[in-house]
Amino acid sequence: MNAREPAGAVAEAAAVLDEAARAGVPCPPVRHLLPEADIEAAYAVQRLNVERGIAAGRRLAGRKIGLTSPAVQRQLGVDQPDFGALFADMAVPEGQLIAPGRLLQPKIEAEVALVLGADLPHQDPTVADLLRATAFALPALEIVDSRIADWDITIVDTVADNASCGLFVLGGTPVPLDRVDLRNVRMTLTRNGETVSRGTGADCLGSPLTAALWLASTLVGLGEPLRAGDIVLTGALGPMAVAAEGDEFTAHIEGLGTVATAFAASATEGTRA
Ligand SMILES: C=C/C=C(\O)C(=O)O
Repeated sequence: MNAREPAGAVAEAAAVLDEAARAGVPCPPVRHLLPEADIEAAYAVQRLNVERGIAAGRRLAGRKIGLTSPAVQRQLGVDQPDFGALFADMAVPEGQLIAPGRLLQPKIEAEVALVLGADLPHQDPTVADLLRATAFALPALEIVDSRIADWDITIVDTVADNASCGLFVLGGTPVPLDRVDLRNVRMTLTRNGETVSRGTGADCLGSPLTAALWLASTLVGLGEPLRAGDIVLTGALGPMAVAAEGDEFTAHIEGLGTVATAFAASATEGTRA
């Protein structure tokens, strides 16, 4: 454990991550700045940078859940989910290229997004509460990114680093939850036409609904419940795939449809012809 008082260590870790994001230069792991394996301290770091974003005028649009798939948990050597904040400026519309310099070390995951039509203030929300509160589901791509060099992360690093969230892309056709069995959906993700990831709804903590319930209940415990209008990225359905300049990705999730994105081959971001 670090000799500094925890509040100082939290502020220092938050400043290091914020500077890495601003400068576009990855930083060393922040776990060495925090008490060992202290996930609460890591969430305190995340909160400081979320508050910094809100103070700078960014709009909170929802939350992401991470580390839900056994494949991703194995990739990162962890055994529990986590969450991070989604800001509106992290949403990339379909058809808009992602400029190369916008992210540091992007990887991509296919997920189910839920968009809430009502608040979820219950301490122990049930599936019925969640189904009633969800306006619709969408297929989604989360482009994860790490401000920490070479993705050298533990759970403490990724939690502190806003659950390694980068950008996200939502499909454009909303599907009500009485039309799709989220536990049994099958997902395929292609990169430049080749399959790079597969999974099912059950691979996301048993079901994307189970993951969303974990988040809803965790946030109620923190006094920041999910609200009507929030987007919830429920977590990867399969392993994440590395993304590079010029790559095009399409995810198909049975019952939800398709969502696609592409990384520009040059330093220009724009709309595809
Ligand atoms: C490091 C990020 C992991 C996720 O976003 C995920 O598992 O969904």
